[in-house]
Amino acid sequence: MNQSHEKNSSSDGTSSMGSTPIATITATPTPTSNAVVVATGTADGDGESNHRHDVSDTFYTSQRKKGSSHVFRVRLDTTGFTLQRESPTGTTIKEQTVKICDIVGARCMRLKKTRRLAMANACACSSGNPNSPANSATSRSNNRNNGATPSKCSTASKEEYACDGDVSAYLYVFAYVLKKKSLRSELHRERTVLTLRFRSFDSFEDNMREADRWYRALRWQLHQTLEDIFVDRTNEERRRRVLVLLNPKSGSGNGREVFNMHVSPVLNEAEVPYDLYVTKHSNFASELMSTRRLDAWCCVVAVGGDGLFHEIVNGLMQREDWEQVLPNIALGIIPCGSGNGLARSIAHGYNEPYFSKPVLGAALTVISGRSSPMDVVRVQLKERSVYSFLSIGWGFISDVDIESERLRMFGYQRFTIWTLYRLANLRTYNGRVSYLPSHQTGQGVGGLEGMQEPTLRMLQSSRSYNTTLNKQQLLNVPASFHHSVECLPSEFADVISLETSINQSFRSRCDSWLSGGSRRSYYYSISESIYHSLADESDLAEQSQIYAASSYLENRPQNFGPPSSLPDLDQPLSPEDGWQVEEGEFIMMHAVYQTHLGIDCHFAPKAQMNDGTIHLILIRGGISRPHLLSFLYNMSSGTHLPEVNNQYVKVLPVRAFRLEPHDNHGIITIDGERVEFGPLQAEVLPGIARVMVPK
Ligand SMILES: Nc1ncnc2c1ncn2[C@@H]1O[C@H](COP(=O)(O)OP(=O)(O)OP(=O)(O)O)[C@@H](O)[C@H]1O
Repeated sequence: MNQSHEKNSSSDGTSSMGSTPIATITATPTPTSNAVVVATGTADGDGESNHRHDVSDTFYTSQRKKGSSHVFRVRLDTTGFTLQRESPTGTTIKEQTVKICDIVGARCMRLKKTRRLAMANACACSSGNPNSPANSATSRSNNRNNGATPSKCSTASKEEYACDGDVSAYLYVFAYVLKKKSLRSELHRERTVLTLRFRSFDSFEDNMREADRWYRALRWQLHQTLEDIFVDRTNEERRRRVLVLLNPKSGSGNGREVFNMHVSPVLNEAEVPYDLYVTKHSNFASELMSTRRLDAWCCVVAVGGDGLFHEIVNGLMQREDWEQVLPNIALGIIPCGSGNGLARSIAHGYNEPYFSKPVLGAALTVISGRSSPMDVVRVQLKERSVYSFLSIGWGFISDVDIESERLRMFGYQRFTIWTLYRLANLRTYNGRVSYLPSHQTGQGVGGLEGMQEPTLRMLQSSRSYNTTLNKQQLLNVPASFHHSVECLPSEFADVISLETSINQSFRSRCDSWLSGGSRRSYYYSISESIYHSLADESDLAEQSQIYAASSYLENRPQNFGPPSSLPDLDQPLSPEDGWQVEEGEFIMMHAVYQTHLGIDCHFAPKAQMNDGTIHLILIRGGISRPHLLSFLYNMSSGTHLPEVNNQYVKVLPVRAFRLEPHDNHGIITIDGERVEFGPLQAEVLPGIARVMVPK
């Protein structure tokens, strides 16, 4: 192989096994097989404008057993990668597809043996995106050497890449495909790496150019699946940055490890640039959301529980420009808390498997580039207002939620243990619940743009509550953050090692396909430095953080949002306006607007993220313990609610309600967080936020 050869295409775009060899792709087909696929072919990106980004080629497989081989037609288009196995007569025997919706990204690289070199020069195949992991690796390495930051990468010279004479280029395609371990088991997502080896040219640069062509075609296809807000308008090939907020105290306190091991690798594979902040104290996230410029980010991801997400929503609603920000920033969650109601509800709503790998599913949701409008409920308390995305509770469930905090070390099991305890020591509460039944018309249409005209007009003005905020104080928060895009090339080594079975003698200069189906996922943690949060900058900064946090609480920030359509909390409600009342002794009231309150609590099966409805569930005093136990037991399957309301259990779809407890003590929670006890009223604001959803 002394000279480069031009690609040899037949005029109809097909290829012939006997023609002059062209490029080489080598692969072991998807995980079930160890076959090696080697094929001759012509890349025939056809000229039609509709399909100008499609690429295809003919390949052959060479089985590990000597002598047997198969011809494949491989195509990349809007549906993904399609592999058609052809018989010697040209008829299709078998077809496999790796769907575009399951593919997260790809990388071009060189062989394992030059891993270190390849790391430093991984940009050889990159698109020039300075945020891409490949480029950041290069950039770091260059910075170390000469302090210069390359603005663009180019294919490196052959000398730089000298590698035992192998001039192949590889394209690794990362996909997470739905699989079942057995007929009875649940679907789950499994990481699959398709490895394409390009070796038909006798120079690495030419092979890499070919690999890069497929890489770019794939990126183009992937970008077609993204909603506008996720794409950098100044460069259609780039994704916008993600802001990640991580609560190290959520759940059992392993958020950092979870992010490092399971989220960061997926973001890197998808070439999604992100900035990570680790929260230092309660209200850190809401301060950050309410005071920072957010236009650099397309979305905010909470790595934590529902409490952290609650802070993010409320921080956004403390911004004067909430109306501009909300439609342009999608919110996501990686479940690391103890309840995780929102993450479970999102997965449920989109039939995405949850239980086997909840964090992986959520990470894939974050990179999906899709979002949906989500209802937010404004809750008016005596002294302030709060925004809520999950639930408002009074009585039994709130008692369990808060009182079981002392059992935090048991993780999700704390709820079960305390439920049994509270059942044995049952409490009742007196009060009045007034509500406005929900209209079904004009609801669930979604988003600000989808709202009815009168509502839209209301949203154009905003009303503020409470004290004046000393914004300057909050803006003093240091502005440093850490770009955490990292390259993890060593994980590819395992896949490349599958390449040893290539039958070199079959054809030394023809395209071949190697789908190195690998369930091996070696994730390497990224640098510790990314965990420096704002308060880590210096002791001084830490002190100023503490000061800022305490002054933040003293001067509780004002909220913005659409004007309320409800009377003030101390004003009477008139039946003439449609208000209905339930009064007396209650075991609990729980108002919910997501399907799940926790991973195992399918509380409002009929709820939808954007139905403009609060699902109000009341349990009256006098219910027998067995009846209550059965209600609580069936919550996990969502079969606890009666078809028709009975004297003890009532399910009321409402658009607003008011709770007036007659006792002077008890627990009230909003999104699982305890708030001051007393009267409150709530109204739904249909679809005013955007939440990230699976593809
Ligand atoms: N660094 C921190 N230290 C202490 N508390 C924090 C920190 N960051 C956030 N918090 C607070 O921790 C509370 C709980 O956090 P989070 O919701 O993430 O976890 P969780 O309570 O375990 O999960 P869930 O709400 O799903 O049950 C939130 O109210 C948040 O304000």
